[in-house]
Amino acid sequence: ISPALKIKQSGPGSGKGTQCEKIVAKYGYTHLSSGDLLRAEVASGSERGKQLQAIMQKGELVPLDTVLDMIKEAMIAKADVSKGYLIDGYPREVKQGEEFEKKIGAPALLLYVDAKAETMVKRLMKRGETSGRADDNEETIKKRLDLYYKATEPVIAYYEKRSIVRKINSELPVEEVFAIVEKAIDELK
Ligand SMILES: Nc1ncnc2c1ncn2[C@@H]1O[C@H](COP(=O)(O)OP(=O)(O)O)[C@@H](O)[C@H]1O
Ligand SMILES: Nc1ncnc2c1ncn2[C@H]1C[C@H](O)[C@@H](COP(=O)(O)OP(=O)(O)O)O1
Ligand SMILES: [Mg+2]
Repeated sequence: ISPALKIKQSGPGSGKGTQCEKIVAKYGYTHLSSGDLLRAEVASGSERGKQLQAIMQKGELVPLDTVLDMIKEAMIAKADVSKGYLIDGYPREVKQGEEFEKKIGAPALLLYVDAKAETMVKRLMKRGETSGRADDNEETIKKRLDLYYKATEPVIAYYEKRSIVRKINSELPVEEVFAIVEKAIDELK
């Protein structure tokens, strides 16, 4: 499997999904969102999906092996046609990063899509008006943010040692954020 491009799990509502969509449109990478993969499992109505739904509704992390297996399967399924992978929402804790390296490989770039907590809450509350997501409500958003600062932010320091982190100011309008993203990706080439 070729090296994965990663997009930092830079906090819920920071704009990862929005930027990933634009990256796919321009660069054609295979976008794999751990949240989307999990929500697809929930939508399937399987027993496992029901357990996942309960965890996600509480704003907690699902078991590491479940997520990593899903990502790996999805990567393998696209291995023949993929121009590279854009992984969104993973790793959410340092342990997930370590396991990814062991089972899949080392990422080439980590895009750290950064927004203030206040901005993330505002965007998620707005998204919640239409998303239908069980975790886009005030109580769960608060838990997701707490968990983000506790478990996910340390992931950045872990990758900074290898100089693959590019911090992207996601307070700006979508197009301006994307201009910074493009620069970070083009520097790789
Ligand atoms: N740069 C931006 N400026 C304003 N709103 C944004 C920006 N980026 C994303 N949003 C909005 O914020 C919400 C969360 O974005 P999303 O991409 O779903 O974030 P994430 O995948 O990180 O949770 C969406 O409703 C999106 O339209
Ligand atoms: N790598 C991961 N490890 C554990 N749980 C994960 C995970 N990625 C997603 N989840 C679960 C817990 C999250 O609160 C939920 C939604 O994830 P998401 O769609 O990536 O959220 P967002 O894009 O708003 O940051 O799915
Ligand atoms: Mg998302």
